[in-house]
Amino acid sequence: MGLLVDGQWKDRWYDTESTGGEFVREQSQCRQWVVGDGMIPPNDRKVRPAEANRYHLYVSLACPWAHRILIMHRLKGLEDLIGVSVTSPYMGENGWSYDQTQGSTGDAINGVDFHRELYIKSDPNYTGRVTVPVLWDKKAGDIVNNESAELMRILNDAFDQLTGNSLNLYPPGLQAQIDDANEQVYDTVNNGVYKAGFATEQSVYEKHVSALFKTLDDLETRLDRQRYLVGAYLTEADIRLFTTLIRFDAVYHGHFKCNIRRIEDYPNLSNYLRELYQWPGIADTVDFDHIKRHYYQSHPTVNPNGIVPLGPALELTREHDRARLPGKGIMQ
Ligand SMILES: N[C@@H](CCC(=O)N[C@@H](CS)C(=O)NCC(=O)O)C(=O)O
Repeated sequence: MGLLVDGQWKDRWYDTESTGGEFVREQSQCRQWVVGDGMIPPNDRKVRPAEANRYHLYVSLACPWAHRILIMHRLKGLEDLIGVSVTSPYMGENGWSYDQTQGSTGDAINGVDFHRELYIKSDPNYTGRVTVPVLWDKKAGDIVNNESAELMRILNDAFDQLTGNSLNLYPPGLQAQIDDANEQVYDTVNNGVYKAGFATEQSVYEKHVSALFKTLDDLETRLDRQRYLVGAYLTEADIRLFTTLIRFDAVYHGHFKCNIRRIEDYPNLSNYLRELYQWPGIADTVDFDHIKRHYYQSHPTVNPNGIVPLGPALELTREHDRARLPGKGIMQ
């Protein structure tokens, strides 16, 4: 794994020495917006118009951040408007690749072999990490946005006039509650598993694992009285939690040593996880082969021999008990 410095690839692992053993996630740099007719972007972002077949998504099926976008793409019925290229699960010294012999779809749009080439095409002097997901503009030939939290919002409404799909995973009346849930879940769960797993000091690891399980314990209590994170409606907050929970017992519990409890040990979280997994369209976005191969093979500092464990045996199609709580689906 590595990063670009002035458009040059450097094969480098995360620097935790200068941060006292802490993994610090870099800010995403491409932050433009896509809008439908008459829509206003947040803040003063530069915008591009929503058009069928103008944009393309580059994702990894292993990555929880990219997985958010695949779920939005699916729930919002964007398959015919926005194409998708999938990287190989293995992220080695050249970073993400489009090697079709290694489980990638290949890149039919730009024909690149490595994901970093897209960043260089977009900005020949790019300096920073080369991450998925990426929303690519085929007309302009550059990256529109590479921040999954924002891409979720873009896909939530920008293309509604073209698809007629009015499902709203960030509805106005629930936004403050969704923002609160996101903040806690991002810091201690979504990013928390990485902060624990990539820590290189014992005390740093312990701090992040403790914070992670404190939040999971809180969520377990919350999900005892309400069906979804902010109440009776499924929102983006649930999708953001889901992509970490679905990887938890298979990867974060062992590989990242987040092993105080498994999700399976929490009655509410595990039933909630199964409900979301069984939500129409969602299971199709989950690929445990890519997930396990990516983490166990791509992090030599964590798992030097690259052995991918066979288990655990997960039974995600098992019945769930969430219908005991009122649920209204996704708001229109
Ligand atoms: N803030 C970004 C983070 C995305 C991210 O870190 N993706 C990981 C894959 S799970 C990646 O591509 N990492 C490559 C690297 O850090 O060099 C987002 O949410 O979109």
